[in-house]
Amino acid sequence: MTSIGIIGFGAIAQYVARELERGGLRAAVVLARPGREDAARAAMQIEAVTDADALAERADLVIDCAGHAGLAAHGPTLLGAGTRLVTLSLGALADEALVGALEAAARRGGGVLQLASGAIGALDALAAARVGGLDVVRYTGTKPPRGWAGSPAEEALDLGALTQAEAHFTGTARAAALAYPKNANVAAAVALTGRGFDATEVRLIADPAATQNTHRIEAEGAFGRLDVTISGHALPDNPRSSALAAMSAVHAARRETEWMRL
Ligand SMILES: NC(=O)C1=CN([C@@H]2O[C@H](COP(=O)(O)OP(=O)(O)OC[C@H]3O[C@@H](n4cnc5c(N)ncnc54)[C@H](OP(=O)(O)O)[C@@H]3O)[C@@H](O)[C@H]2O)C=CC1
Ligand SMILES: O=C([O-])CC(=O)C(=O)O
Repeated sequence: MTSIGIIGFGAIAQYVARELERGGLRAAVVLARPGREDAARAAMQIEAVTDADALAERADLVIDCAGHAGLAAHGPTLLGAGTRLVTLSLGALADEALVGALEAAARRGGGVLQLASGAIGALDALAAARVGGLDVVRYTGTKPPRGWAGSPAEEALDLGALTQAEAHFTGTARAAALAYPKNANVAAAVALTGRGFDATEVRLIADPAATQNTHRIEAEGAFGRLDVTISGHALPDNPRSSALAAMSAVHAARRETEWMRL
């Protein structure tokens, strides 16, 4: 039986642990930052460790729910130990040095980095369209102002006083992913699937009338035109994160354990 570990114990990690259990799988161990073991144990009701070597000893499938810092800190050790690692921290891959370290560790140790689709969909169509050539890929992310708390949107806009939708970022997916580690992983997913970090156009919008997190991909190329929008509910425990992102991590983990995969 696959032994599962989780990095982080926040809103997504707790959802993932609950849903795995409902589906007959169980996370056995959580990796927390040093000093946070008791909080992690209390939140997840499982064994807590604070270093990736200990996690790799106990788990052969790990789900990273700890954001960019979690993947950067623990990804190379886990991949170097041969672990299958599912991550939601796709924006961290805008850092080429980190990609180099992850790739070297995976090739050395035999680990595999599985990118969860996160809060967006239609990546299969975008990946197929890439084969024929893509001319334009644009991603627009819109959230209520509270969904941008703790991000550079707070410097660009007075989030509490907005009366209409306002863009607080326009630029490449690389710049978005690096500046918004908690909010632009979808931009990174679109970039990695389609035209890459530097050719993917991104707009991030705070909308006081929005009640959901909306993710739109527009793409044009030899295949034709794609325009997909997902309006996702936020997780109750974190308005920044969409429930679909947590669901996608569960799906990716379950997929790793099944004999027939979609
Ligand atoms: N791909 C996608 O579509 C999406 C991706 N995400 C990514 O998922 C991340 C988690 O989201 P969410 O659960 O809502 O966030 P939370 O803030 O609720 O939880 C983050 C958790 O990660 C832990 N953590 C942070 N750094 C480390 C580290 N170095 N080692 C171990 N644990 C660490 C935190 O612990 P502590 O409390 O001790 O800091 C906390 O338990 C987001 O930051 C974002 O990057 C989110 C939404 C969508
Ligand atoms: O959960 C979401 O809506 C998207 C998100 O935060 C991200 O792209 O990092």
